[in-house]
Amino acid sequence: MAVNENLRTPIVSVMGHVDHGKTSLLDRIRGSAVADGEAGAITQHIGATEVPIDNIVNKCGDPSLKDKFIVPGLLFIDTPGHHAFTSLRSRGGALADLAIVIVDVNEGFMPQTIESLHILKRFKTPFVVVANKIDRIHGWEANKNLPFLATYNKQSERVKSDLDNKLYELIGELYNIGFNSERYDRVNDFQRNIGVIPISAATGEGIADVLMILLGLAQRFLEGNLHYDATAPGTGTVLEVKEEKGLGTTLDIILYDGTIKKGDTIVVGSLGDPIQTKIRALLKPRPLSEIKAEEKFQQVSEVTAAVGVKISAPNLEGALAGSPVRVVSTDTIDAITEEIKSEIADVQIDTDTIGITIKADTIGSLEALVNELKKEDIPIRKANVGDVSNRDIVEVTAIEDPFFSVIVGFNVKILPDAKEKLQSTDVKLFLNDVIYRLIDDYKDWVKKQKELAEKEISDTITKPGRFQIMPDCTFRQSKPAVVGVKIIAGVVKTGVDITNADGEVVGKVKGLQMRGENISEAKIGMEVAMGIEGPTVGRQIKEEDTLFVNVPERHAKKMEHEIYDSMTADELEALDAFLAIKRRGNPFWAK
Ligand SMILES: Nc1nc2c(ncn2[C@@H]2O[C@H](COP(=O)(O)OP(=O)(O)OP(=O)(O)O)[C@@H](O)[C@H]2O)c(=O)[nH]1
Repeated sequence: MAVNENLRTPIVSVMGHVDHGKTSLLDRIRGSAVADGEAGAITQHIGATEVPIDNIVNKCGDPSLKDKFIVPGLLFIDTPGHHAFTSLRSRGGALADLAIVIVDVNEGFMPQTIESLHILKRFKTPFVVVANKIDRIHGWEANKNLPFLATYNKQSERVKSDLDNKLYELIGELYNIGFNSERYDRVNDFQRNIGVIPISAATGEGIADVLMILLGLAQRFLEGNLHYDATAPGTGTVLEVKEEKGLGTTLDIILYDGTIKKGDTIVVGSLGDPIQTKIRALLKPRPLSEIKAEEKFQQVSEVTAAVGVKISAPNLEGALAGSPVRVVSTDTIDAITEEIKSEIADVQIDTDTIGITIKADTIGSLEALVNELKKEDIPIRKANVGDVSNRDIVEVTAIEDPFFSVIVGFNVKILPDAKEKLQSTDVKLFLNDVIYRLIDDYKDWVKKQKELAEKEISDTITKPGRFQIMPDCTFRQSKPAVVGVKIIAGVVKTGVDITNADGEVVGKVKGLQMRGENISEAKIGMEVAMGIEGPTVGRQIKEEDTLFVNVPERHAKKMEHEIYDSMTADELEALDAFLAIKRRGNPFWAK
């Protein structure tokens, strides 16, 4: 076997928590490749680094390996810190063919990394977990650039078991997220088990293993996805929309199929109609050896997938990160423009008539956010890509329902004028770069607002109460009647009307006293003296009678429909008993 000319380079993304070592790993992959000298030198792309197969084979020190591999190398997307990698899309699903999830072996998975794992699962992207910073394990003897097992076998038993324990913790965490995993050298079937590769980006230990396992995954699981047609019109995904000095707005794209040439007409998605424009220049980084040159970039006349390249063209303002970019001809321009339009609209239009407003940095991340919100049954009125703008605030201000006068932004910032505007409105803004934190924050806020609203209602309505006149406790017969009562459920306040067990109003509570002190309300369990305006004891009311607070129908409805969840068990019991009495005569009372 040898490299198959019909297969393109697999695209690999690296994801992980801040400071767990993404940059160091990529530097190590790049740096050691450079140090390997001429054979298969790495190529720097825009937003990506290509490591050719020769280079990887050299690193592993076994030239015979070369015949085993049929992919031309690996293309690492290397703009770390760009959280959206996980959600970048291509026609077939995820843009990245493979992923490395890096985790600090001493710290374990962080929320954002767990979110990345969920997205990888959804897209069925093959990946490895790289357990970084093994050199930090107490007593670790570093062996620069050795493969993992070679360096592991040189460690003391205590260090080995320390590492094994840490790996088991990671494996346990992965299990909880729904992945079976094992240390990579113990995995027999990479389709069923995720390989965990211990490495040190600082010392280079285990790096060769990472490259080999990725190649293995590519060979085994991706062959079908990697077939491409070099003569086809180029198709890619926008990584970033960037202002460049002297060039204006440019697109950094990953081209994953076909060829793209200077002068080609392309279509790219935007918030409005897709942009149709003509490529003024295709740009790649200058090689390191020409670092003294004035310009950062050099022009190329064409590139073929898979490649990272910068496109300079007119009218690119408003292009969307994450959007498709496609080369078109006069025959295909209309159809492809429509396709791109509907691809973007799919994400944006699938919204409800009422709901919250959401923003995200790319189409893919917007889609991920929409998915998670739908799972929680949170309605979305409007979803689009970009920072929170003044216009967003103005639109949301017009929404009357305070629970939906809300903007939730994932991986975006608020523009300065919008920030100013926000201060003078009741619009609630949530920003975060972890989706589930955003959702939790929104849910917590809604809960708190509901509690406040319920409290407001409950302070203004007549709550239910059931009480009994105690025997031998008539202090005054009438005008007002004064009797000793025990509150059985709920609450009785001064001023409320009271009814008998037939629902007939028998009087009004004039005053309440406990141990000689006036009180304004009596709750369950309390025994108090009650002055009742209206009845005479022995006629309308008698000792041992059960009486009720006369809850107005409107209040009863509010309790049943709006604040039921916030009422106590005994209040509910009193309400139910009162409703039962009222509904004896009228089944629709307070319905
Ligand atoms: N001891 C040790 N330190 C490491 C290793 N890998 C990374 N570091 C250190 O950890 C810190 C963070 O590493 P980075 O590579 O910048 O982490 P990152 O994930 O790219 O961080 P962001 O770019 O901020 O997301 C740096 O100080 C590195 O020197 C390792 O294997 N061993």
